[in-house]
Amino acid sequence: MHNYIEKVLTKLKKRNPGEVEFHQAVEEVLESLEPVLESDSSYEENSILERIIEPERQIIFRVPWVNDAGETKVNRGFRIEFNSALGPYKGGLRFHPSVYTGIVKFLGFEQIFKNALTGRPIGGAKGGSDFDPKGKSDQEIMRFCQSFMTELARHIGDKTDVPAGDIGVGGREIGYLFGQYKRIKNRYEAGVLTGKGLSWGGSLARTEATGYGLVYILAEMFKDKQITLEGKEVIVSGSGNVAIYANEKISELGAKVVAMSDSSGYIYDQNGIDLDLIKEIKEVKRGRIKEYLEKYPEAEYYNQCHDIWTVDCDLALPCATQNEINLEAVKKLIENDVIAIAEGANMPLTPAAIELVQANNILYIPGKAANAGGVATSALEMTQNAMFAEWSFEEVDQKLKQIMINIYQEASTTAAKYGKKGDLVAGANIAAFLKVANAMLDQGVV
Ligand SMILES: NC(=O)C1=CN([C@@H]2O[C@H](COP(=O)(O)OP(=O)(O)OC[C@H]3O[C@@H](n4cnc5c(N)ncnc54)[C@H](OP(=O)(O)O)[C@@H]3O)[C@@H](O)[C@H]2O)C=CC1
Ligand SMILES: O=C(O)CCC(=O)C(=O)O
Repeated sequence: MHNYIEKVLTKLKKRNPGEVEFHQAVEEVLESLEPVLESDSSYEENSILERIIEPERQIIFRVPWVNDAGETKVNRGFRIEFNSALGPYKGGLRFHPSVYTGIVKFLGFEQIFKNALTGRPIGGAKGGSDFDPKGKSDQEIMRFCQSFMTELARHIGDKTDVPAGDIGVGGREIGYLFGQYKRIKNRYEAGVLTGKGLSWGGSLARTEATGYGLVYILAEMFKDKQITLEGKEVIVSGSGNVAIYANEKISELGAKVVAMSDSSGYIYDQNGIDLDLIKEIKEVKRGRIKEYLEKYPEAEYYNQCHDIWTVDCDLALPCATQNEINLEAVKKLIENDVIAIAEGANMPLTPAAIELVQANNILYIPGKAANAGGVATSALEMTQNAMFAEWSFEEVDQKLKQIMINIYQEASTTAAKYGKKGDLVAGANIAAFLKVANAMLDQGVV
């Protein structure tokens, strides 16, 4: 490993003890930058790595709220404004009990590079809370969101920092957050959040964008490799926003999704998953995936969500959470002759899993590239808000598709240029790093 990278990684672990997901995300990016650092010493001379791994601002705050039983609860809120070299901070909010600094920092760090790949002028950030939305009433969710925004409002703005959804934060939560922001600021600032409702500044196709974008980039890679999607059997983990719309688009293109999951378990339906039923269970009833069997008793349910990767498939689309595919899971996928893995989730493969995937020449698209369609469409939503415009579904979808094609091509050509032909991890990391690092050099020591 390049000395400079080694030095920075050692310091990172010392300065951020225990933040293992953050270490993992940084290590993956820095390791692929070796050819860049060797060919241009200005990044080391200007301490770009030290600066890029240090968030510009970290905000941690108390979120008190009252539950339906009248009890006062306290959660912790986070917003990590990581890098604004390319534009205002941009990235989602995650509400999940596992959220702590290490998770928010890994997500914020990834977001810098993903956002750069979209070609849109957006910096990187992430936020959230250890609040668990599961089992909470609408009133409890509203009170929590209002309390969260009461503090967050002072830190965000349409030209400063623009949050959106992630795990546990969808249209309902963005609505409550937006309502409270407007009330505090007495200002209708549509571009302060993305993922809004269509009648109050949202963009058509934002709901679908991450899942559709994942399939668009996969289709572009398949076109390049002359492989057809038609007839392929697919596993999509998760059954939230990304998973549902990845399933929708890949099914539309002729593939068959045979397994999906939630955090309690997974279902297998050899006839292909009935997506309308999944939408009803997850988007309307906010229920559990095993309810699928009430209508399809011949389908199978297993109560270990991570075992979904033992199902025989051609394509694996992890769309749930970080590190959901470990070495054992990848071995199973390889045994079952998987052709390609594309990451809808952020960092769903462990480093050992990635290594084995690459060693076996499995086609692999890392999350920074593969799931960038969501934030890219958020940037399109910001553009529409700034222009007081409303584009049609087809217009937004067309732009999304083109952005995903561009990302694939940029990652592939950059990989080849730096002697890593076919390695989209290196290609995506290097292409994104060059944009951010060069902007940082232009802007001086800030
Ligand atoms: N929404 C977006 O636009 C984008 C999202 N992403 C990433 O995609 C992934 C999914 O996000 P999204 O679909 O928005 O989130 P949702 O909250 O809509 O759905 C998350 C899904 O993943 C499952 N899940 C969550 N945590 C775990 C866990 N620890 N183990 C197993 N399953 C789990 C959930 O199951 P359950 O219901 O049981 O909790 C649910 O089915 C995340 O990694 C997110 O960061 C990336 C880019 C953009
Ligand atoms: O739409 C956005 O701003 C952020 C989406 C997101 O959180 C992500 O890309 O991981």
